[in-house]
Parts: sequence; structure tokens; C-alpha cells
Amino acid sequence: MSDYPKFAVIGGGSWATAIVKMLSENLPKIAWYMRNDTALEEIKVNFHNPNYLSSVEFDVDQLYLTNDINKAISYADYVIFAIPSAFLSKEMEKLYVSLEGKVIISAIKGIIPETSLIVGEHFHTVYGIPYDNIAVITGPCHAEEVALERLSYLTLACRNEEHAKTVADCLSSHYIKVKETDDIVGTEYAAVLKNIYAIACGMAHGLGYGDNFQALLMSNAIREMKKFIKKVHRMKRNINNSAYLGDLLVTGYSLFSRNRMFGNMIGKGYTVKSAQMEMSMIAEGYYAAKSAYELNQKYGAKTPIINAVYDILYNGKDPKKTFRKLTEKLD
Ligand SMILES: NC(=O)c1ccc[n+]([C@@H]2O[C@H](COP(=O)([O-])OP(=O)(O)OC[C@H]3O[C@@H](n4cnc5c(N)ncnc54)[C@H](O)[C@@H]3O)[C@@H](O)[C@H]2O)c1
Ligand SMILES: O=P(O)(O)OC[C@H](O)CO
Repeated sequence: MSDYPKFAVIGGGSWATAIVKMLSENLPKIAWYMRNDTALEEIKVNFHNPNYLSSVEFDVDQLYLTNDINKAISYADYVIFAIPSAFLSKEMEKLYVSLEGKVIISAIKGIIPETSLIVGEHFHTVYGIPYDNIAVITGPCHAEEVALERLSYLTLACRNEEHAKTVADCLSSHYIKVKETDDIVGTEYAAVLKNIYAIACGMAHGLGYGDNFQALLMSNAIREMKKFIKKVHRMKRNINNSAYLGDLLVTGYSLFSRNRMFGNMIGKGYTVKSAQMEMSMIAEGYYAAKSAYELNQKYGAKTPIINAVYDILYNGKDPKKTFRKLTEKLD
């Protein structure tokens, strides 16, 4: 190993761009893989990702830019995945180098559709990565605010203290603070579920409900989240911590939220397809609503908000009528 930790970031979207920015505050070299050749060339020549967080300027001498995922992963001891969950399996099909001995860090807030597993479990089950070498980056943090260097707190979930410290140190800066936890499963599920609740908030807004109702919706959402996570993985956790409640609040309230934006369009009358086409970004909660709904058929937690979002997105149910029914179930 060299005298500094070797990181690779996988993905070319907003969150990958923000993570490269965070790492570049501390590391002399970062490998950065993205599929899009035009964007790669643009970063080399103009120092900005043209498609996401284009205000962020990179020092290209710090970047090992590649469109070959194998080269990026070969370079690194720590690999951060920051692509939407729906595309992870397809990207991994390109992989022929081994992941053995590497620390795999998920910055993805989603469930892998092919396996219905959260990302840490997916890496453990499908690629044989030991849990000691798995970490999760979560917490209330929008990429756009990282670009603006607004103070943000991340949570790093990892069972291995040494790995956790290395990753936390490399992400930390004057605008990023990193808290550590060993609740890999709970924080991952919280990150998945809050996206569905943010879609519900957006839908409510689009339908004309106001701040009073949104506050009630959030209050019900955190209780629903607690019940769901408790069924899936029982351990002592404080649901009010920022990785759970904090992330729910920022995603539900922030105008930067992709999930809220998507829900808002549905509430205003867009079809699912047209809302997706209108957005240049991915709302993870769309995929999560299906996975969480289906998973919950096994766990049986009481989840009226998830069920309502699922019905609207996947069963073609009318948002107005579905929300009217939902209001009867909330308190
Ligand atoms: N943006 C944030 O603020 C933020 C914060 C925390 C976590 N996350 C999580 O990070 C992950 C990535 O989200 P994002 O916000 O960077 O997404 P984004 O919407 O900004 O970018 C979309 C990404 O998906 C890629 N993509 C689109 N179609 C693809 C395909 N067919 N195959 C492979 N890749 C494809 C694009 O190249 C791009 O990298 C998500 O799980 C999200 O929940 C995002
Ligand atoms: O923009 P969203 O809705 O994908 O949310 C981004 C982050 O997860 C907020 O913490």
C-alpha cells in the first residue's frame, strides 16, 4: 500500500461528483470511473463534470480518470460505489478484476432489484465480500450542498474500526463531518425508506397539501420507518439520529431532492413515465417503493405510506384518491 489510501469512485452522477470533491480535499490521487466518454474528456479539458454539479472545479492532476471500471478498481484499496441501485448489477458485469481484500463502500441509497438486497448485503452475498470490508456512506447530505461547501454531516457505517477511521478521515474537511456507526443494516434501510417517504412528501405538495400536512406525514413516516427496520434488523438504535430522522427530513423538505421532485410531478398529474423522462436525474425511491413493498409482504410491518406510494407508482392508482384514503390512516 502507498503512503496514502488509494480510493476509486464508481459513477459519474451528482453523488459520485460530490464524493470525488470531498476526497480531493485530502488525497493527492483518486481514480474516477464513469461510462460517459464525453464527460470524461470534458473534465480533462475544462475541469468540470459537464452534466452534474458543473460548478465544481477539479484539479485534474489529482484524478485518474477512466472509462474502464477494471482499471479504477485495480488502482484502489477502497472502492466507493455511487451509481443508482438499478444499474449496479449491469455495471458489475463489466468487472473481471478481483475485489478480494478491497474495502467496498456503498454510497448508494437503494435496494438491488435483481436480488432484493440492500447494497452491503448484496456485495456480501453475491461477491463474497466479508462484512469487515464493507462500509456504507449515508446521512442527510445533498450533493448540491457539497458543491456549495455547506456544512454537512455524513454517517459512515462499518464494523471494522480501522477501515471506518480511514474512510472518515479521507471524506472529512471544513464542510464535511463524519460520524461512525456499526448499524450497517439499519442505516441502509433508513436510506432506502426515506426516499419513498420523500416521494410521498412531493406527491402531497403536488396535490396541494400544505406544510401542516407535510409535518404530520413526516411524523408518521419516522414511526413507520422505525417499525419496518425493527422487523428487518432488531438492534438498539436511536431512530432520531441523523442517519435516520435527519436523512428523512432533508429529503422530504429539500428542494434539491430528486425523490421529492419526482413525487411532486406525480402529484401534479404527470404519469410515472413522463415524470421520469422530465428529470435528468434518478429518483431511487421509485425502485425502492417496489422492493420495500414486496419485502414487507414477508415482514408484515404496518406501512400505509409505502403502500400508498406503491399503489400510485405501480398499480396506476389515482394519487388524489389514494392520498385521501391515506389521510384516514395517519395520526
Ligand atoms: N445526489 C445526492 O445528493 C445523493 C446523496 C446521497 C446518496 N445518493 C445516492 O447516490 C446514488 C447515485 O445517485 P446520483 O444522485 O448520483 O444520481 P444522478 O441522478 O445524479 O445521476 C445518475 C447516474 O446514473 C447513471 N446512469 C443513468 N443511466 C444509467 C444506466 N442505464 N446504466 C448505468 N448508469 C446509468 C448516470 O451516468 C449517472 O452516473 C443513488 O443511490 C442515490 O440515492 C445521492
Ligand atoms: O436527492 P435525493 O432525493 O436522491 O436524496 C439525496 C440524499 O439521499 C439526501 O440525503
